[in-house]
Amino acid sequence: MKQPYKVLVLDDNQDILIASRIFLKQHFAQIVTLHEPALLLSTLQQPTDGQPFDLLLLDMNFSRDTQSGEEGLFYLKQALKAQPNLKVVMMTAYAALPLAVKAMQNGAANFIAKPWQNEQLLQTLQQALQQPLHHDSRQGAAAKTASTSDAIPLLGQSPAMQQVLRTIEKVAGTEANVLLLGESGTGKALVAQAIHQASQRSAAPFVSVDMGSLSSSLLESELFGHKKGAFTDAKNDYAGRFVEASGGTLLLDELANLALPQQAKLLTALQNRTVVPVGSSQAVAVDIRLICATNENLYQAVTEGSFRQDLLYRINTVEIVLPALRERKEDIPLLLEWYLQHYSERYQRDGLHISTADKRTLQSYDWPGNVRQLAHAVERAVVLAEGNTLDFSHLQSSVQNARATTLSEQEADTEFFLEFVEEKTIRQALQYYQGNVSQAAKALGLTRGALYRRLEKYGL
Ligand SMILES: Nc1ncnc2c1ncn2[C@@H]1O[C@H](COP(=O)(O)OP(=O)(O)OP(=O)(O)O)[C@@H](O)[C@H]1O
Repeated sequence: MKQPYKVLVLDDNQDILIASRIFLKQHFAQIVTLHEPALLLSTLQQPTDGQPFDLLLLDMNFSRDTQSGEEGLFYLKQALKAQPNLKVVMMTAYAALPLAVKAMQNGAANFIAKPWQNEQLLQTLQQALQQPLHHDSRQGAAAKTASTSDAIPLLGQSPAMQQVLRTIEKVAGTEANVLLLGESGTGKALVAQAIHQASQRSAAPFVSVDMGSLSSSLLESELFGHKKGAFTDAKNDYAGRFVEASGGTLLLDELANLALPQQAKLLTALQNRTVVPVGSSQAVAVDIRLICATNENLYQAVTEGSFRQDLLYRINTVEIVLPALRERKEDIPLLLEWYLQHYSERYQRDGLHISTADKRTLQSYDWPGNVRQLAHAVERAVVLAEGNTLDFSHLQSSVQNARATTLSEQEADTEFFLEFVEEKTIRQALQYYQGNVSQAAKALGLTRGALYRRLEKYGL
């Protein structure tokens, strides 16, 4: 069955227009092709049937300016200004990856490299159509939730990530409980937000609770609320996170940390769809979509008796396993490029780039801390950059050292690597800010206290 979307394709190459029309009209209700970019605005603003377009497939390079992609960016901005809720997918050559990333930062929903496989094109467009709006420039979406304005898109072109994105699409429109599994830093929290944004509940709150950071005694009142006077510090009534998330989505992060007595209470709340605040006997009805996340093996925890099997079966209606970055190394160039531009903008550093040799090394590295580690490595390199080429030498030497080390356990390797990088980065930050701890802490994303603790740890 055709999907009820209206798609506009803009390219100055007639062959592309014909090929895309023939293929896409089998899948979408209406396809309009446009050869002349100067007509883009009027086509969007005055569609012949009065119905707005849902998606624009836009070439990045027109013949007058075949290399820079600037024309593509210009038309992208123009289209989004005219119609902020339009989904735009850019067409580009693979070599133009940095440009594609720039386009996404300017509000494009996705990009596809030419020449494409038809199935891949279809998936990219479908994914874009399902995607929540995520960029500042898209004013129409800005009001949806506070977090959408500077949200990080879920990047990944690898088959493993495409599979994850397809599952997100399928599950978002349902009320199914979702269990997110995967190593730390693989994007579980990001996926939870993407599911919320693409769901019917996106106008209601997305509430996240880090179960690992709360003591057992606090956890119950945090989740279910409390009545004034229920315990010494309960100075007022508190609704709790379940009630706060009512109508929306509740993410229970680091779920494996939940002790058995609290697991029983959580199960009761999920079964009854009610919570009983601490110090009250009155059950309060709640309407939430539950997403749980953990980097522990819950199945093993069940075997060991530290996690309830009945609770696991209640929360794992749909399971999504996030692949480790080392299992999808083909995504590393895209992630490096995106974070380079992201942090260049944040720290107002123009013209920075990563050398080809560094790109190769960074792509071959295993990234035990996954995308979070990669993002931090780029951020640090941007903050500390002296010339235009980012300096990853600290990473390179630690990669080599880590390889040469006799430590064979991955944990030992990770610890060694992270401490090495941390110490070196702190040294560089202090040097750069001439010993000013406040400025160095700010640049490193640490509080002054956290930086002082590390200075002590490394004897700096
Ligand atoms: N696919 C992705 N695209 C872009 N950025 C990503 C992606 N996955 C992760 N990140 C980045 O890595 C950071 C960590 O991601 P996130 O917090 O979602 O991981 P997590 O799996 O929930 O980690 P933890 O288990 O430690 O809580 C994010 O802030 C984001 O910057």
